[in-house]
Amino acid sequence: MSSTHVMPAITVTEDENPSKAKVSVVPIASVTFPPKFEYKVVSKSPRIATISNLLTTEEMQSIIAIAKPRLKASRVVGDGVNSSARSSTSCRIPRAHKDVMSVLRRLSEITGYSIDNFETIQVVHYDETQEYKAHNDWFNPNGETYASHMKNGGQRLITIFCYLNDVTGGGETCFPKLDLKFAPHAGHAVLWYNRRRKDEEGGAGMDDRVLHAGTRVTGGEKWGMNVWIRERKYIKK
Ligand SMILES: O=C(O)CCC(=O)C(=O)O
Ligand SMILES: [Fe+2]
Repeated sequence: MSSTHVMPAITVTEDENPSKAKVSVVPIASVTFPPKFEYKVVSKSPRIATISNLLTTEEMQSIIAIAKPRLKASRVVGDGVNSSARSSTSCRIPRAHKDVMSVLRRLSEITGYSIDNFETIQVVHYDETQEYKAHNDWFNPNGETYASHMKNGGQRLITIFCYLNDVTGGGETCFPKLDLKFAPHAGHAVLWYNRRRKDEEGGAGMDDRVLHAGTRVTGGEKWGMNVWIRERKYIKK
């Protein structure tokens, strides 16, 4: 069940999204937000926010149901970003399903980026004791796959990590360089920018400060979903 919700006005700057330069994003009527949806800025530089009640229970159930049968087969599919440091399993899911699309449309409203710039959604699953060690989501310019990522969509500008269930123990998303930790709660998400704006300390560039980890799950299982927003249109392969 969704209802319309007043969104915070977000102004996207020219250096990060030329197509939306200096346009305040006004929500369109057809995009609805769950009751008690809330966007809260946690840090201005690096830009980090929490989003409460981004997903409905129905959407989370659908997304998990879509991902479950795909998890095993896609275990070996790496994204080129420190995949060896991950003991969890993951898979990509099609966006066509209405319960995936409704979440993506909200995120497009929130960030001002077209869904065309969204990478194929990745669902991750951790069993008890599994974790994802500290890493950056952005593509390393010295990495083997860098050129191909740049050809298709460019850098991962924004990460939105969504929690799809309540975890009994552990499984926080931790930012060791910032001394920040977010506990997983069903329906909530953490959003951060992977690239500094030119007016931030250090100047424009990929941001080392948003190094993060999915800490060890100590009780129950953890389901999550990565939404990565690219610089340019991402062509699904
Ligand atoms: O599990 C988490 O809390 C974070 C996962 C993550 O950083 C990733 O999948 O890239
Ligand atoms: Fe990550």
